[in-house]
Amino acid sequence: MSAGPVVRCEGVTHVYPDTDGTEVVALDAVDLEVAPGQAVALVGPSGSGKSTLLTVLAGLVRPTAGRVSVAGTDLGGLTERALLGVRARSLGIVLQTPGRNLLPYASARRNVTFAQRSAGGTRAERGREVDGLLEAVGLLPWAGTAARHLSGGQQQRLALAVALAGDPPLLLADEPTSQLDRATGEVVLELMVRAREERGTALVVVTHDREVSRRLDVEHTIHDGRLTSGPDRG
Ligand SMILES: Nc1ncnc2c1ncn2[C@@H]1O[C@H](COP(=O)(O)OP(=O)(O)OP(=O)(O)O)[C@@H](O)[C@H]1O
Repeated sequence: MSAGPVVRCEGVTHVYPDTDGTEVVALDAVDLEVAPGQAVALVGPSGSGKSTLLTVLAGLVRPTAGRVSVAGTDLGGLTERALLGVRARSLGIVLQTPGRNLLPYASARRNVTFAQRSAGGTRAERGREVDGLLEAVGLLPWAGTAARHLSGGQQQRLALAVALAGDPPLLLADEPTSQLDRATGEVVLELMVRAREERGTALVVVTHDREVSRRLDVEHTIHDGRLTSGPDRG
């Protein structure tokens, strides 16, 4: 990984065409830098552009204008295949629709095993790491259950275990606690914060939850696609 920022956005603008011929400016000249290991909260009213920014960082949406680089790679101009490579190497992603990142017919354990990136350690050690992640998100009792048979909240937690199994330098999470009760939300938040402390994973977390935001280093607010930054608490 490069020694520079793990995320750099310069003048990122995204305009969605609307069905009636008008346009929606979802992101308006956004500049953002995230340092390795930094934990960033993205907050703002509904429809302000938070999810759009996250999907742009994930390389799932190509911005209309501006530059985005992730882990030192400029995403502009990359082929879909090259973007897949960046996602596989550098990103853990937990979207609002967690099912999108899961293999629906595979068990929870298989989903996490499949996402393990490092080939280090013995098979038994790797198995213990998978079970440790499943336990951390409270899913060990469901290890053998197919992902499609898990509830929305369970799928959200499995998506986090899958995202962290690859030991990515950057975790992107869209409302990761929204479908969870307070106690389970706390477990998920703890897991993200621990990944950051123990593995140096940078976090970019879209959240409405003040408790989540309070635990991260810096809060950026988006209003009508424009980003403003709060003080760094890190
Ligand atoms: N695929 C799309 N096509 C057209 N407009 C879109 C699309 N996705 C989002 N938008 C519009 O772009 C703007 C930003 O949406 P976005 O989902 O990024 O906001 P958000 O801050 O994540 O909202 P929420 O908190 O409700 O999830 C909104 O006006 C939304 O209606």
